[in-house]
Amino acid sequence: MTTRTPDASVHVRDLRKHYVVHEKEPGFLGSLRSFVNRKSRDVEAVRGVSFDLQPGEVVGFLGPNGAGKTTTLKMLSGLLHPSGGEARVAGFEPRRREADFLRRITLVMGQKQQLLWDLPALDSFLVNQAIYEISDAQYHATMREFTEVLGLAGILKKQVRKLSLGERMKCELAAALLHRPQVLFLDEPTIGLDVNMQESVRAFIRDYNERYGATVILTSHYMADVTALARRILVIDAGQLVFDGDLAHLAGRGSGGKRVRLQLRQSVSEAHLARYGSDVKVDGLSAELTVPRAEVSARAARLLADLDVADLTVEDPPIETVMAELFGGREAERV
Ligand SMILES: Nc1ncnc2c1ncn2[C@@H]1O[C@H](COP(=O)(O)OP(=O)(O)OP(=O)(O)O)[C@@H](O)[C@H]1O
Repeated sequence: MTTRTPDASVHVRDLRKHYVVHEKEPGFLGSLRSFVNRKSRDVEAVRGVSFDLQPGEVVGFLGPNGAGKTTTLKMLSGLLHPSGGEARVAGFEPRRREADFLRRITLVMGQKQQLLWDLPALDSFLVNQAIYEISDAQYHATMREFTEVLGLAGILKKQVRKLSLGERMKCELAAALLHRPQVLFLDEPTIGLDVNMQESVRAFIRDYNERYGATVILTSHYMADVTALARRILVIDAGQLVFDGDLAHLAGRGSGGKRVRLQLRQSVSEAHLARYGSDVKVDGLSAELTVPRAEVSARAARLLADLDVADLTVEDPPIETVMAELFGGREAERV
């Protein structure tokens, strides 16, 4: 049963963050020079971002390297003070880091760990139980649920440093969600995990969202995470929001056309199919090619007339391709 929370909303208005970066020339002389003549420059990491999330929404937060995703999530969880603008998360101002706010949110960073390295994960869970003042009844109920959904049995009593990356990440997630937060900031929660582990982390996030009606902002460079979990996508580039809308709409934004898949009755060479479109791939009697968006019907009609086609389907290009187009190819595989 889903427990809807009264306010798991997120409101962001014109949020900004600039960092002052001190520059130092290399070497000993460089250190001395920068000691007497310190040079610095401003990095505008987030430049006026605004959006609203309804309670229970799961949103994919995408953008190339250095776009400002982590900086935004850190501001929303109160780890960084904004240079300008406003944020309200679950009814609180994040920068104040009030105890009631911290009880309602969590920030999971796939690259960082909160579990105590030399102790079993169970010990870290007990520390979190004390920090968040979780009652014994809720602790045991949540542990039962997480153990089942994440398959934690058998790994909770092992020293964290002896766990595999995937096992550790499952424990990290369990520790971060033990207090049943209502707003989840998940920054690359599946990074480095194999496909099966990614799938079980995804299933866990989906289950948690459905069970508790939690709001989730997710960054990932595995598009499968985003397409499996989020319907709404925010795209940030160079600190500014460049897209806020439906995943399906984003998929349709690519200028590169649609992907036509063919099931043939007679084999055809790639060279021959190249007359009908670009980026042709042939594998036995299966083939696919990209055709210009405006000419899909005409090209499909020609393919059906000219070739012995058993089946023809038209799809939007993979989201990775759209991202590569949106960002001009730079860091496309990371988004
Ligand atoms: N502590 C810091 N001091 C100075 N500059 C920083 C700091 N943290 C981030 N930046 C800069 O701010 C910009 C945004 O960085 P941020 O980490 O938010 O991007 P990101 O979208 O999360 O990137 P990635 O996908 O690589 O994690 C980058 O130019 C980065 O170099």
